[in-house]
Amino acid sequence: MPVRPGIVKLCGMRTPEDALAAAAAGADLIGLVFAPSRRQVSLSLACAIVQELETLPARPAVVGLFVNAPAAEVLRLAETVPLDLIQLCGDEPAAYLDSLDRPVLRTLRLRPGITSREARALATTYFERPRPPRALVVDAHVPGHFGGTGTLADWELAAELATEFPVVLAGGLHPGNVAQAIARVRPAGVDVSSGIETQGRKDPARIRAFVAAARAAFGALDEEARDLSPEPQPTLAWKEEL
Ligand SMILES: O=C(O)c1ccccc1NCC(=O)[C@H](O)[C@H](O)COP(=O)(O)O
Repeated sequence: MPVRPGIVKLCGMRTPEDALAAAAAGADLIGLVFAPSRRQVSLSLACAIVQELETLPARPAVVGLFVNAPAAEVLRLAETVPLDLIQLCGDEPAAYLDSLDRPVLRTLRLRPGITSREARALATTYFERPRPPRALVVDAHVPGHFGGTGTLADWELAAELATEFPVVLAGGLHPGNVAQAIARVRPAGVDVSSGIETQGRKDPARIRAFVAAARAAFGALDEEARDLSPEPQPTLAWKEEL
């Protein structure tokens, strides 16, 4: 069976029903927030969500999101829930990655005024580690927040980073702009939270619309890439490793 191009991560699941809707829509990854947020889940709720997903013949991988938590706590939660991947969304230094035993997504919130050179240098610090992240989640920078703000990231800068690193584009995406974002940034994946909500709750219709729009746009990129080169694309290899 051909591997579908592009990663689609749906974040901030708070109920088993949210997660089942994400799985039914065909999400590759779902995110559970363990940091202070209106989307924060307890350990018991996270376990209940994963147990529900385990009843499916095939399920999305589960990502736990953390902000400046002690590594021992992250590892304990990752083992107990269990989590397939860990997303670091805070100010964790690059060396923090070395202490984790599962695949990591590293969030990069692009502060206003950061130059392309600075952003690339910062990204490089993570990829020089013995255990580099699977991808950078490139997100908007909103002071006092670590994610889930519904604010657009800098697509120009994200596009530059995506030529060098595996980038999952996040920040202010929704069913109406995700195709344009994919065409412009050409990321390895996309990530959404606010844009699949209605009145603060995950909305199954928006979830379906987002995944369908993202799949169509990644499909178009894949066609284009296949026309240019018959070789498998690096983003697909990365996806197969998840
Ligand atoms: O979503 C949250 O509430 C959150 C809280 C604390 C740290 C990270 C958080 N989310 C990180 C994500 O990966 C979101 O999916 C990403 O920021 C995109 O969010 P949005 O702009 O709302 O689509």
